[in-house]
Order: sequence, then C-alpha cells, then structure tokens
Amino acid sequence: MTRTAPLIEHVDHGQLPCLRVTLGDAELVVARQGAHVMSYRRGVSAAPLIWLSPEEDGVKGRPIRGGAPICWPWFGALARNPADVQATYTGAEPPQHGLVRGVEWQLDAIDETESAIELTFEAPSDLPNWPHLVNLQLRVRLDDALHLDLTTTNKGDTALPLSQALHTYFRIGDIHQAHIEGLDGTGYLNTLESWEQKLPQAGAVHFTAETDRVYLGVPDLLAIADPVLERRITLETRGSTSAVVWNPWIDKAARTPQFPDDGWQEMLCIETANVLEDRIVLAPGKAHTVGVTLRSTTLD
Ligand SMILES: O=P(O)(O)OC[C@H]1O[C@@H](O)[C@H](O)[C@@H](O)[C@@H]1O
Repeated sequence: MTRTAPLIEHVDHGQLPCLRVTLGDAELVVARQGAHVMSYRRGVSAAPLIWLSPEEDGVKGRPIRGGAPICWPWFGALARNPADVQATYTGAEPPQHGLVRGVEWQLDAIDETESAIELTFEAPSDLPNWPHLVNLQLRVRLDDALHLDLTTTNKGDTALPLSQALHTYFRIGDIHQAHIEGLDGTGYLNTLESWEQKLPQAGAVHFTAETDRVYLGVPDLLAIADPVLERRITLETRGSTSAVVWNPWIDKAARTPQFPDDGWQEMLCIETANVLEDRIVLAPGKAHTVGVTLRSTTLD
C-alpha cells in the first residue's frame, strides 16, 4: 500500500542537518541552516521543481547554492538598498543578501494531518551588527503544492525598514526555450546597466544573455513555461509586488561559487521580493508576510 500520510526523516547534506518530508509522491528537503528549502519534487521520475547545484556539498556557514535562500533583512548588496534599510546595519562589511542564510534556524513546530504537513522555523534573534528586536518565522507547508511564508514581526518600539526575497532557483529543461509569463507590461530595472531607468517588459521574458532584473508592480501570478520538461510552474505570491529575475549565463556562472560551468542552462531564479520602492517599513508591533505557492502543471 502506498503511504500517503507525511513521513519526516532527519538526513544530512554534507555538514548540514536537514529534514526530508515525503507526502504521497512529493518529496521536500529543508536544511536547518537558513531554513533553506534544498529540493522539492513531485513524482519519482519527474525533474525537481527546485534546482540545487550539483556542486553544493553542504559546508556549514556557507551560503547554499540553489534551493530557496532567504534574503533578509536586506536583499542583494546593502549599498543598493534604500537609505533607511542601509541604516539598520551597523557593521563595516554587510554580507550580500542579508544575515540569515548562513545561520541555523530553530525548528519550532511540525503540524501534520493526513494530507498536509507544515514546518515552522524561527531565525535566531541576535544577529551581528543589526540591533533590532524582531521575530522572523518561515512556514513551509506541503500539501498538493508547496507554500513558503516568511513573517517578520517588529517587537521593537521604532519603525523597521527592510528588504527581502524568497530567492527561489527553478529547474528548467533549457534556458533557451523556457520563458516567464505574467510580467508583460510591468517595468523593470536592468541591474547590469542602469539601476535608474525603468524599462517596460514587452511580452514574455525570454533569455538570450546574462539577466539580472528587478521587476516592480508585479502581479500575484507568474509562471515558467518549459517546453522541454513539458510543464508550467506557477508562482502565486502574497505580500510582494517586486520580483528579481536572474540567470548568470556563461561568464557569471563560471565565477559564481558552487555553480557548474553549464548549470546556467537548466536553472532560472524568480525571487518573490520586497525591494526598492516595494520595501517594507514595519511599524512597532506590526507583522508582514511575504509568501509564494508553487505548483506544476502539464504544459498545454
Ligand atoms: O551568489 P549569491 O550571493 O547567492 O547571489 C546570487 C545572485 O542573486 C541574485 O538575486 C542577484 O540578483 C544576482 O546579482 C546574484 O549574483
């Protein structure tokens, strides 16, 4: 008889303790470091939805290449963030993508039923050079889809500005043939050229070179159409109107750590974000949740 109720196992990926959750034909692996979704697949023979670099060997404290890194309390280079976000950090060398992807989160709760399982992780509260009182939780829910929800609660007595992203790496069949639907008509900043001038997206997003863009005014349903793997991955987002679209292409893949030289051909990132004009300013006592639900359907 096929087991349908969730099964949780403790497994290691290199030096990283992880939880592997199996539910029906779905399998999800989450590392405690960074509350980082490492992999997610549905169907034993299907390609994973989420791309994990084959060179990722799990070194403690080092950012994981692939999966779904959490960028928080800022996204990207701190110097590219609004001044109020920059001012929240008091150190000299701000790490790229914030402070929580290389640290161990605590597993707070496991809630399960016959058809769903939810893991709740909490980030450590004492982050270096970041003197603010917050509670940061990630809920990872697996049912007939995968749902990620990151909630920040301001426990301090002053307003807290922050930027963030669920930096999801997706597995695709071929970057030359996959495209992104849902961004037609939105504006984007090309971070490889000018961060100043907003350019209009016309039609679907196709990839022909290194791509690193911040889309603003993004709707809450995006999709990756993948004719090679004959599927469409949909992203339903919550609490976000910005998205970062990234593929390193040849040269940047070669200089990116734990990234195989040809890995750029089978991945792309759509990062559900709150960046630039979409950053969050949390009043004392208030909470904000940014979230995404991922599904895969057959490409019609
Ligand atoms: O190498 P990192 O820190 O994981 O960042 C990977 C990429 O993350 C993306 O979000 C950025 O837009 C890229 O510019 C960056 O290269």
